[in-house]
Order: sequence, then structure tokens, then C-alpha cells
Amino acid sequence: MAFTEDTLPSLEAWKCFVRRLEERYGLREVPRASWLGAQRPDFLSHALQQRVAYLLPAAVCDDLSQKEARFCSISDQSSTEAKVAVPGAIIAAYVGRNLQGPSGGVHGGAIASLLDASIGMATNPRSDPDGYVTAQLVVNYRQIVPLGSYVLALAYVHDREPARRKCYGMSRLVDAGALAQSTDTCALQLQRPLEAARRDTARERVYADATALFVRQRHRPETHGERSLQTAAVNRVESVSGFLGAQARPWRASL
Ligand SMILES: CCCCCCCCCCCCCC(=O)SCCNC(=O)CCNC(=O)[C@H](O)C(C)(C)COP(=O)(O)OP(=O)(O)OC[C@H]1O[C@@H](n2cnc3c(N)ncnc32)[C@H](O)[C@@H]1OP(=O)(O)O
Repeated sequence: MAFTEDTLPSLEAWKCFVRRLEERYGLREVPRASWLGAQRPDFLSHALQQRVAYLLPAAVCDDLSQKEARFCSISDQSSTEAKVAVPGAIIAAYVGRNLQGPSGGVHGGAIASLLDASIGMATNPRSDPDGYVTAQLVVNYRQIVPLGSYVLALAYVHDREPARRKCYGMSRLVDAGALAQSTDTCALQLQRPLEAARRDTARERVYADATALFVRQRHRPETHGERSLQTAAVNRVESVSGFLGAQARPWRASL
């Protein structure tokens, strides 16, 4: 059953949820500053009322291009063979009522954003801001996501064509309500979450899934110094908030 609540969960409840994810699955939360850089406001976090965390596997593999990436635990991180992060990523989020689309359900654009961002993170584990961009995103909406749900976007990269600058990824948005509740019986089959991302598990509630093609840009778009980069990012925040609808406003007051 999805964990539902009309209002934003407390910061303590959210932190507890993220801590449980980290502990149980050996993940680590990616500091926003390191992901987006100090000059890049985190618009997705804003749109999601700041109840969003980017979790990467605390794992490494020696060859990013290998299709069957090896997933290992935090303790393997010091391995001398280890060179790059595995091509997988998880975004954990709480989707509140400011993201309403259909009655009682989350707007499809917000769902697409989560799926897109998770594949983007998996595609670009070194967080190069001028790296890959989404060329194509195909989303299947399987079930309405109830407003007030904890969700996980589980993403992985399944193919790369470096010479052609192309990278293919998939992501699945699943219900994570069971993790948010203090219960030992977790409905999610996420013993190894990134492996779980590769195949559906019968007991998991899948809200949506997506496939995407990311392409490495041939030329970096021109930027005119930090100021204009900041302006562009702020415009992006505004446009996404606008896109997410007028209901996005009340939460600002509650921050
Ligand atoms: C968002 C969340 C933020 C917060 C969380 C932090 C997470 C961070 C993650 C952030 C993630 C956020 C991500 C975002 O939000 S990115 C923002 C949304 N995306 C864009 O704005 C992209 C705009 N488009 C472009 O820049 C160009 O069109 C690109 C770069 C994509 C290609 O133009 P370019 O002229 O340079 O390339 P090319 O023509 O040589 O083509 C190269 C190859 O690609 C193939 N191809 C190209 N297009 C398509 C297509 N549509 N379908 C199928 N195939 C396509 C093409 O056939 C060729 O293949 P081949 O012939 O070699 O086989």
C-alpha cells in the first residue's frame, strides 16, 4: 500500500527514509553541490518540495562500457581496479499534492522529470554538466501515482556507443512507501536495488517506466560567464515551477 499523506512529511521523517535506504542498500546520498555545482540551483528539488535525494550506488566497476556491470558494496570502493561508478542511479522522492495532475494523482511531467533525471545521472556518473543530454525519452505510465507517495526511480544504462556519442538507459518508478514506514517487512524486492532495476519483480508496484537515448553534445552551448549561467538556471527553475502548475506556489511559503 502506498504511503499517503496530504502534506509534506517532516524533515525528520524524510531523513529517516533516506537513512533507511542508505543503510539497507549500501547507497550514498549525492551531495547536491557536487552534482550540480554551486552555481546550479537544483530545480528538481525545488519542484519536489526539497524532498528528493539522489542516491548512487557506493560501488564501482572497472569498465563502464561493459554491459553487465559489477555491483559491489561500499567496502569495495577502495579497490585499486575501481575506476568509475557503475552506470546506475536511484532518485528517491516524496511527491506531494503540489504536483497534482489527474485527480488524486501526480502529474505526468513530474514523473517524466524523475525518470529522465535518474537516467541522466546513470549516464553521466562523473556529473559532467556538459556531458550527455536527453535526445529521446519514452515514458509508459502504468498506474496513477497517489499524491503523497514515497517513490524511487531506479535507473541503469544498458548500452553505450561511445563512437556515436550515444547512451541508452532505462528507469522504473516504483512505490517506496513500505520503506518509509517503520516496518521490517519491506514490500520492495530491492536487496540489490540496481540489479532490481534491471528486471521487474512481481511484488513491486511499478508506477511508470521509461527508456531514453542520451547523446553527448558535439559542441558545448555558449555560456557567458557565471552570471548568465546563473540566470539561465534561475529561468529554468521558474519555467519548471510554472510547468508544474499554480499549485507549486503554496509549498514555497511552507519552506
Ligand atoms: C533534470 C534533473 C535535474 C536534477 C537532477 C540532476 C541529475 C542530472 C541529470 C540531468 C539529466 C537531464 C537531461 C536533460 O534534461 S537535457 C535537456 C533536454 N534535451 C535537450 O535539450 C537536447 C537538445 N538537443 C540537442 O542538443 C541535440 O539535438 C543532440 C545533442 C541530442 C543531438 O544533436 P547532434 O547534432 O549533436 O547529434 P547528431 O545529429 O550528430 O546525432 C548523433 C546521434 O544521435 C542520434 N540522435 C540524435 N537525436 C536523436 C533523437 N531525437 N532520436 C533518435 N536518435 C537521435 C543521431 O541519429 C545520431 O546517431 P548515429 O547516426 O550516430 O547512429
